[in-house]
Amino acid sequence: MTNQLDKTIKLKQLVLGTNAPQRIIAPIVADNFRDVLMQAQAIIDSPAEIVEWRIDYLGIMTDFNQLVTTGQSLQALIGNIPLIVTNRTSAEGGKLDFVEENYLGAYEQLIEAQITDAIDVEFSQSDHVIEQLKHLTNNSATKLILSHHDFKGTPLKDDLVFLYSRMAKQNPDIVKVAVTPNSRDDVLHLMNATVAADKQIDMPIISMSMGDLGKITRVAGNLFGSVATFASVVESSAPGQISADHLRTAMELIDLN
Ligand SMILES: O=C1C[C@@](O)(C(=O)O)C[C@@H](O)[C@@H]1O
Repeated sequence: MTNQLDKTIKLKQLVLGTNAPQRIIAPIVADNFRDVLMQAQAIIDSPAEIVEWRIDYLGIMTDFNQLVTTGQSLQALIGNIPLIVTNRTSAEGGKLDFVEENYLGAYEQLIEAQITDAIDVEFSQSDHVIEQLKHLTNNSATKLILSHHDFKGTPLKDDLVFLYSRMAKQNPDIVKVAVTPNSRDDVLHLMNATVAADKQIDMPIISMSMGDLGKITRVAGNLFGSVATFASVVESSAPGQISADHLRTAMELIDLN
């Protein structure tokens, strides 16, 4: 069994782990390159500690030059704040109509230009896509977050634990699971499964139950083994996201920070 104390990961100098404070991640959801830095500045001025750049909001990526130039300006602006780049497909609640060449190309360019500290790749992608991105991240300083999103429901606890273990077999740096609760029980399934999976798998977990019912999982992730939580600054990127200011206050109130 994994020693939980060793399960930390660093993005830049920031430690993520169940023994560190729950980290707050805020998304840039700009639909044009112009607004990316403006949104980043708002995140810098907020309690968020990590920036997620949702490049799927930009639409199909054909202008890799502008992507890289904007990414370089973004890194320069955020300095020590870690950056995660996410290209979320419509199949998992994002804006991107998947075209393999564009999906891989965007990540490849950003990794090669050393712009991002981590990329988020969906576990549902083909083995071939995951293998290629693993190869790229393994040969760079960029970390791999393997993610799964369910915008309809929540599997039962054992099925979720099994999902976590299958994801962990791909050996990513972080495993992330976001599900949709349709009942109070569903919220507990996510929490219980995360507690169990955290004892079994080798890497840190980020997990959340979305929507209003699941808000508690965004506030108290550290209690059940989730090392980070997503909060909105400019605009939310998923149902149930709390503003970073409110989240920070809530975390302080229950002394989880
Ligand atoms: O995977 C996630 C989690 C998320 O879907 C949420 O529920 O907060 C928000 C997304 O931006 C991020 O990529």
